[in-house]
Amino acid sequence: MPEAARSTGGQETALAVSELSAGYQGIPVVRELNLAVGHGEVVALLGPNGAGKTTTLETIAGLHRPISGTIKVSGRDVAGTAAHVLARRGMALVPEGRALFPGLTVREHLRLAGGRGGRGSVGGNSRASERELLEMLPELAKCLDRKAGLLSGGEQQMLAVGRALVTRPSLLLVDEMSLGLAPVIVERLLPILRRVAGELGTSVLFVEQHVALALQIADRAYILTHGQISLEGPAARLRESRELLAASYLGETAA
Ligand SMILES: Nc1ncnc2c1ncn2[C@@H]1O[C@H](COP(=O)(O)OP(=O)(O)OP(=O)(O)O)[C@@H](O)[C@H]1O
Repeated sequence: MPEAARSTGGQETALAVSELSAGYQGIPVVRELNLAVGHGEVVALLGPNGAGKTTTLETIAGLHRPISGTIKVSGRDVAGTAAHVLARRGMALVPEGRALFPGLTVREHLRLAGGRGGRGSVGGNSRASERELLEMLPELAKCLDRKAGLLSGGEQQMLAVGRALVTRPSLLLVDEMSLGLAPVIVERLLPILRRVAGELGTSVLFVEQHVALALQIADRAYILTHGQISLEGPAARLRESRELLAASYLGETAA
């Protein structure tokens, strides 16, 4: 078992990435990455611009074929499996930039997402009802009939998360939820990921630039620098180790 999988307590992990190298046209951007997310765990993937966080997330989500290494979801090797197949097996990605349709309403986005397969279609669990979802994201309930293009940035991000949750994914990957949003909005948004894990039992891996906030809501975190993990550990410990954290961003510490 890789170090990363052991760090979640040795139980079967929701996501176990081992020795993953990934990049573009055969040239690695991230190298020999080991990381894991336990069931119902919230894990942050942090690091400076260009470190390879999006590449990692998109490779796990099946958007890029890994150069080498394994990606196991609940024990099953899925490396190289197409994104739409992974979505049917319970993986959801909230991409950087949100990928919403400006001319469709909030309700239309949620209904469209409900038409896709999800954990409900393969694992016997029912889809999250719209009501349950809106209880978790009350600000969306207020603008169900508004077009996505007319929503504020924070509301758009909430819709992107809500859309991903419609099919009750077992593993939620979130790429930079806070992109372009004021810190005060981010403070309201990020804790949603904690609630998603606590109330739906979803395992969460999220990329974030707001390090302090991310460490407040995560159970554990990895710092990715120049395509390699430079630091990892419980979020509580990393919160206390500001110097170590700063050094890891500069690539000055070993994993
Ligand atoms: N489609 C692509 N083709 C070639 N290189 C790419 C492609 N997408 C990203 N890269 C390169 O891969 C490296 C890592 O990019 P990536 O977006 O994964 O980093 P990141 O850590 O998410 O950065 P940021 O925080 O700025 O979003 C960068 O050098 C980037 O230029």
